[in-house]
Formats: sequence, structure tokens, C-alpha cells
Amino acid sequence: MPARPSSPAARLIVALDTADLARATALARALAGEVGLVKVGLELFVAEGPRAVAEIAALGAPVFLDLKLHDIPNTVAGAVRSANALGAAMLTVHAAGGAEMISAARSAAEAAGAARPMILAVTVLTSLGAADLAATGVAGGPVQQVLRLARLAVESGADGIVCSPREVAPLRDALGPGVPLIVPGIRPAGADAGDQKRVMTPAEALAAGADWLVIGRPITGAADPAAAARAIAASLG
Ligand SMILES: O=C(O)c1cc(=O)[nH]c(=O)n1[C@@H]1O[C@H](COP(=O)(O)O)[C@@H](O)[C@H]1O
Repeated sequence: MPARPSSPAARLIVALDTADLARATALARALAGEVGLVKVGLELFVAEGPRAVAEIAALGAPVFLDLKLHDIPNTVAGAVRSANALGAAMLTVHAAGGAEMISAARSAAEAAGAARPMILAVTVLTSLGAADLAATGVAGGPVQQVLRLARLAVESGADGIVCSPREVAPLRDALGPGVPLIVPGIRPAGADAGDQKRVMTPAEALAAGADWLVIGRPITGAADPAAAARAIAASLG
């Protein structure tokens, strides 16, 4: 499992959201040394499969495999066992899958031994605002729901929590310093939020207590992705 990051660049996780493995590997090469981890998510994994993880891992940076698993415990445990073979450093499940599912994911990850992936529990997607969440039947708003799901996930064996920057401070208060917080929904000042609804700047997320920042388009959509990553790292002081 990756150690908690100790430098600004190590805090950055770049999301390689493309269906094109050649573009993903070019980005990973360009960003070598500028970020701590590279994220392979659904778009790339569905298009290119496990070889995407293997080819990107071969470039050196640890891989965050973001499959957001959410199914019955037996099925998720099987998917985690399959993912173990890919050597990812981090792997996501949806906290809303419940205690048994999260616990099954953790047990399955442990079969990989010391090199096992961190199991990260995704709480409330950063693309959802309070009204979107209410429309799914969840009353109380994102902060309350993130706190509820994060507590459940940690008690069930999750190694870290994925949340928006808006919930980082209340989660730190509730969970203490020991639980790694991995935070997407990051936008440098003035950047287009796109489909993200609960956002903050990199510096604000760090000041609130985030460990890792997950950033896609503000880096990958830049004319010079390495320069964009360097500028974000510099803004973290
Ligand atoms: O699990 C994630 O990484 C994730 C959770 C979440 O709630 N919101 C979220 O945006 N993400 C991922 O973080 C990345 C954010 O990308 P950008 O919006 O382009 O910076 C995407 O790859 C998303 O899949």
C-alpha cells in the first residue's frame, strides 16, 4: 500500500480518463515524477482491460484502479481477487454497497499479502449536489451522508475514504488523523467545474485535511499536462 504522501507532487493522482491506451501511456510518461499515482478508471479499463493497468504500471508510478465496485459481497470479493493479480496500489468500491460488501472486499484484498491494494470506499459522488442526492431518496444532504457512509466503511475494513473536498474537514473531525482521505472534485481557481458539483481548489482541499487529490481534466486537458501538474503542486506550497 502506498505511504501517506510527504511532498506536494506525491499528493497528486492524475485520472487518465481516455479510451485510448496510447494517449494514456503518453500522459503517464509526460507526468512521470510530477504526480504520486496514476488512475485507471472505467473508461480506459472497459476499453482496454487489464493490459491498460499492466502497461501503465510498467512506466513506474503506482496505479489507482478506480472500478467503483458495487455488487453483492460474493461478486465484489471475486472482482477484488481478480484485481489483485493486476498489482494496483489502490482499488475503489462504493460504500453504499454496505458493511458486508466492504468487508468482503477487504478480506479478498488481503489474499494478495503485503502488496495488497488499499481498499478505498467512495462515499457520495462529487457530481451530486444536495438536490440530486435528495432525488435518490437520501435526506439530510451530502455532509451527513458522507459521514454516515465513511463511518460504516471504516468500521467494515476500508483503508481510505473518497469524498469531495467539502466533507474533508468534518470527516477529519469525525475520523481523526489516521484515515487516509482521497479527494476528487478539485478545480484550480477559475477552472471549469464541468460535471463536478462539490468542488474546491487544490490548496483549499489540502488545508481542510486531504491526503491525496484526484485530478483529471485540469491536468490532462491542459496544453502542457506536466506544467499544469507542476503549477498545482506549487499551489500546495
Ligand atoms: O473515485 C473517484 O476517483 C471519483 C469519485 C468521485 O466522487 N468523483 C470523481 O470525480 N471521481 C473520479 O475523479 C476523477 C475526476 O476527474 P476530473 O473531474 O476530470 O478532475 C474522475 O476520474 C472520476 O471518476
